[in-house]
Amino acid sequence: MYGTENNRDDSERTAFRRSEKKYKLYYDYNASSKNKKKKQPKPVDLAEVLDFRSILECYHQNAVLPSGVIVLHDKFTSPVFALQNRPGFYFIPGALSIEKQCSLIRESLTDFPQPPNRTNHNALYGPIQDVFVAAKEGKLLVEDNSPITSSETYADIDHRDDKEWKFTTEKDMSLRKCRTVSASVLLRKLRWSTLGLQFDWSKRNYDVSLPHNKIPEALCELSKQLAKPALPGGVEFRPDAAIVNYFGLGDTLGGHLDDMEADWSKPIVSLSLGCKAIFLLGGKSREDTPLAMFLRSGDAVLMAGDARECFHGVPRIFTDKENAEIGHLETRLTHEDDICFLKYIQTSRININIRQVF
Ligand SMILES: O=C(O)CCC(=O)C(=O)O
Ligand SMILES: [Fe+2]
Repeated sequence: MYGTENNRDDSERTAFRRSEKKYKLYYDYNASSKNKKKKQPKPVDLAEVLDFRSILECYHQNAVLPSGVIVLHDKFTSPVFALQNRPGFYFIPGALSIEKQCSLIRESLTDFPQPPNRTNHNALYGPIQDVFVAAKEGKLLVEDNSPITSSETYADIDHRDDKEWKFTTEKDMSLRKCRTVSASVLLRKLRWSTLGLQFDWSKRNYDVSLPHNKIPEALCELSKQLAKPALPGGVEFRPDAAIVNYFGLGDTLGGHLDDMEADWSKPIVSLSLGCKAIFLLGGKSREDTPLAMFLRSGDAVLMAGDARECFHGVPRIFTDKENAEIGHLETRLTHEDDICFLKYIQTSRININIRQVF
């Protein structure tokens, strides 16, 4: 699924790699007045990035759409766009209301990473509860009864599912020499959580023996509704797993295929929340030059049929005010209970992709 090419040195080996490199965040180091090096993002040429928001505007004004872009259903509340040369790929700009975006952001940070759902932190710390609340309260995760030995480093520790880690306040543990990590660091390093059937990244497959909850009902219903344009009439989408990806500045998702599901005629329903990103949709070979497009908060993408065999990835997210395009979230997440969610999402992107596994 998320395998990358073997030779990591050769970043220009394929057309897909070249596009990733074109859009990825790099820094220029300029000497500032005090002669200290100051880093600034390298400018990137966005002229070739497909923008479905302006395509939607064209459509509403009855203007001509860019060549190769077609409208599929205009009976849906949001028009659905498809691409002539990428059958099975659908883009629904602004598919989610602002309210829905806010509630999915809250859930992605509170409920979705809760056990038995697994996250990237399981391997090191075992199941941990309430990371978001602990970060808000400035807590530390501490390993019970396990003082650091002088010769041990974090690199020595691999699988920690058997160890007991608990959140505590800094005061509680001032007298003990324990391994600790702050909850805010854990939150910043949260990269994925899995809902419903749990995906096992080491075996690259779903592990049906792992304890799991069903996908939350509201997310299930939402994905069934959104999946419709990608399915023949009367065929139902049965979501049973989802992967939530969390991106901070500089985080990327390398080119990959999602090929561990049994029936590729069923779509992957992929929702974008928070900062704007660039999505690359390649072809069936990494040698095919990918198409770049913006993904904004509230957009939905469907990949079914042939498009399931197309390499895709996210080489860039934009967290600066001008490019993030999250003004609508900033005006909605103003209640004091929402400030922490706003702070997180101002520098992050969340993607929820929902799948039918069998
Ligand atoms: O973040 C995205 O928009 C794409 C995510 C994706 O392709 C995946 O998780 O398989
Ligand atoms: Fe994917």
